[in-house]
Amino acid sequence: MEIHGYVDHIIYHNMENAYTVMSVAVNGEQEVVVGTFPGISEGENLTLQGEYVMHASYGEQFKATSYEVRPPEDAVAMERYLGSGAIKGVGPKLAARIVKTFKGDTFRVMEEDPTRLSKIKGISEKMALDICGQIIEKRDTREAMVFLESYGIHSNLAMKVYRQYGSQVYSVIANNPYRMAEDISGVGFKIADEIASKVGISASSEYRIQCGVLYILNQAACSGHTYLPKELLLRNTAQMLGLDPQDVEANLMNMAMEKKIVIRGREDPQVYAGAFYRMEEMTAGMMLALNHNYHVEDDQIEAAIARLEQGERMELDPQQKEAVTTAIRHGVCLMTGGPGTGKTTTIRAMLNYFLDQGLNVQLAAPTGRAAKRMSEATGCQAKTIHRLLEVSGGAGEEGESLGRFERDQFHPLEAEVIIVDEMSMVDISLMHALLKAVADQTRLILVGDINQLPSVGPGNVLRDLIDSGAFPTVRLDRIFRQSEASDIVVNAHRINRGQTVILDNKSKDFFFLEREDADHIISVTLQLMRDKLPAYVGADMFDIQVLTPSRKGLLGVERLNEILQKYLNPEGESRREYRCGERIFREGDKVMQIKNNYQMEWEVRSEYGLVFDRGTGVFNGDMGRIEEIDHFSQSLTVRYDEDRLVTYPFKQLDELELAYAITIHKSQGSEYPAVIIPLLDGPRMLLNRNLIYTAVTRARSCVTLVGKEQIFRQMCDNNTQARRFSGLCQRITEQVQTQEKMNQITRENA
Ligand SMILES: Nc1ncnc2c1ncn2[C@@H]1O[C@H](COP(=O)(O)OP(=O)(O)OP(=O)(O)O)[C@@H](O)[C@H]1O
Repeated sequence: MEIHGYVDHIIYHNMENAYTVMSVAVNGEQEVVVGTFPGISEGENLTLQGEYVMHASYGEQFKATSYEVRPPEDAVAMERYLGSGAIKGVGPKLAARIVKTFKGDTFRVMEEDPTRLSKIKGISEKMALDICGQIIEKRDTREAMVFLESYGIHSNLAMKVYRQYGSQVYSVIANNPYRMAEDISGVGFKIADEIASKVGISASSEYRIQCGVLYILNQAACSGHTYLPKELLLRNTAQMLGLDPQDVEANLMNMAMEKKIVIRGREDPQVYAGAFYRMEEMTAGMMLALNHNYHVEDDQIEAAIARLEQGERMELDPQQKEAVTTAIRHGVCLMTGGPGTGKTTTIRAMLNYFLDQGLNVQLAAPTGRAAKRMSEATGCQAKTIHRLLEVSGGAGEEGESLGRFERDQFHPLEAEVIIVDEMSMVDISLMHALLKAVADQTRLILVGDINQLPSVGPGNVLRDLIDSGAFPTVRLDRIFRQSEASDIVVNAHRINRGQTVILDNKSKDFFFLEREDADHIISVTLQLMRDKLPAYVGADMFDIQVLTPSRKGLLGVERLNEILQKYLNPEGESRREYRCGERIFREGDKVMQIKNNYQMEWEVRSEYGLVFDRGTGVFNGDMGRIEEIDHFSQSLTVRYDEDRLVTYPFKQLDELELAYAITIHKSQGSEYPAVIIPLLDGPRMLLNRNLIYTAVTRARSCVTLVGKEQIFRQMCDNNTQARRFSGLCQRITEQVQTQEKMNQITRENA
């Protein structure tokens, strides 16, 4: 059916997909209309096709399937549209004067006759031209938006596309929509390809193939690879495009010539997206350049270690001494070890040595939580790597999705020693950015556990650095914390070594509760969170963390969070809430920021509400609780660690997620007083030793596994780690060999 009316007010508008809920005046009655309305403004005059439906919570509403916008016809609608803020410089009063003067002819005059418009009191000629320009621009934009919408490109993205190409948008879509995938973040191969097929571009067009190759490389990067073996790349691309691998291969040379990709090696060629290759090359070069030797006498080191041991009131183990010595004598020192093997103690010893020497030492870790732990353990301030590099927002170079850093080769860090913990989480982009800011002669000490999951981002930096054999490396493998009878540590090492973990529940900190199905697992989880664990570990219910292998499924993050929210932070009169599409955010909810946002402002207030610290930057993985939801200002405030308050406009809530449960991947680098790990079924590739090891080692005081023992056993036995295609180790080896050849030539010529 068809109805006519004008938009009285917009109740909800999703900027990403243009889904809108609005109140429309139809024959003097207010009707709730829902549907997809890109760039809609209040006061607009609509003809809507669709049907009335009954919504369980909101009652009757008109669900629009299509619509047409016409200039507002009646005076009220015109006034409302012009005064809604849609036209800059025109407020409600001016809108009323304009409509009163031109009546039904208002829009024609505004588009075609700025001179007449300027006759109105309060409108200069310049302003009249500006208003006229805006009306035309709005019309053109809307036409472009409707055009893009017809190809499935929605509101925000459509705006980006239109801003990039302006009136060229029609020819880009018609001739090479794949250009958009290169020019505009947010348009990927899939969108471009769908459009291309609608406009009838040939399936074997070179644009399509090249875009497909970059897409597959990009997908590979999302799975952690910096390159793909050529055969695999050809196979995957050909399969996706429905073409022959030879058709794809024919394009690779051109792409390499245009520097879009880099192909390395003859026998089993590696194909990189250009940016990742350059990052690996430079990382290898910069690491090797830092790898100096420093001459310090043995007795000097021994004396220093004796002093450190006195300070720590313990004797350092031979491996720990070796680590300290290595850090003193070399520009680069790598140290790896599992939980409780004395990494932090050794970091402290190194730190104290360098501080005693009067050197400027900086401590850093990849996440806020890891940095906080490092600060607590050392008594010295540790920063996130982003903060250390003084992230300033804006776009990074070479496709780095890191933001821009103030610290780089032109403005390096002033530190003489930099110690980075939790290195397993650092990906190639961050490592590259860090190294650029490390001055020559600065010592770099990198610490981590190579048995943790590798970084979420591409690369396998810590492992590659160690595997290259080019840098002094110390492995700590004596477990100290065992003496404190921590089964978490003992079992983590057993898991790592492939030994059987005893699940007899005689432990004080490692429990297993057998449950066969998802609903029982969830009800036990709830009981543990609400009744048992908080008192047992002396923590707040909201600090107990559920760590689950996957996002989807019966025990995936999404379902778990929905259920845990319902029971742990239920609906209530005292708690305001905001519905955002399918999701509900409620005051008191535990939430997590899911992307790096360098511009987001935070502030810390005193108990009287005075702001005494402020800054910018909220990072992927930061966790907090919703403090306040304010419907009037359409925003929600989250209290993060260190009492940082961050206010999110409702339209920015795609950066937040409920965090009662998070994936094990997301938990890297964090520690919680107690963790609950639900284990049911899942794909074999995902359920491996690495994953369960990482989950177990996140707990400080208590681990509870809930689910099928068989799955736990399978995970411990499954040592097949998904292979990461990362070439850093090879790049280092190549550069070492080249250097050796050069040295040999120099020697021969001398
Ligand atoms: N040489 C040593 N002699 C005796 N105890 C030690 C020694 N080194 C470390 N410890 C003790 O072992 C425990 C674990 O050490 P530490 O916190 O340094 O390990 P870690 O590898 O950083 O552990 P995690 O990764 O779990 O934080 C601490 O209680 C620490 O005091």
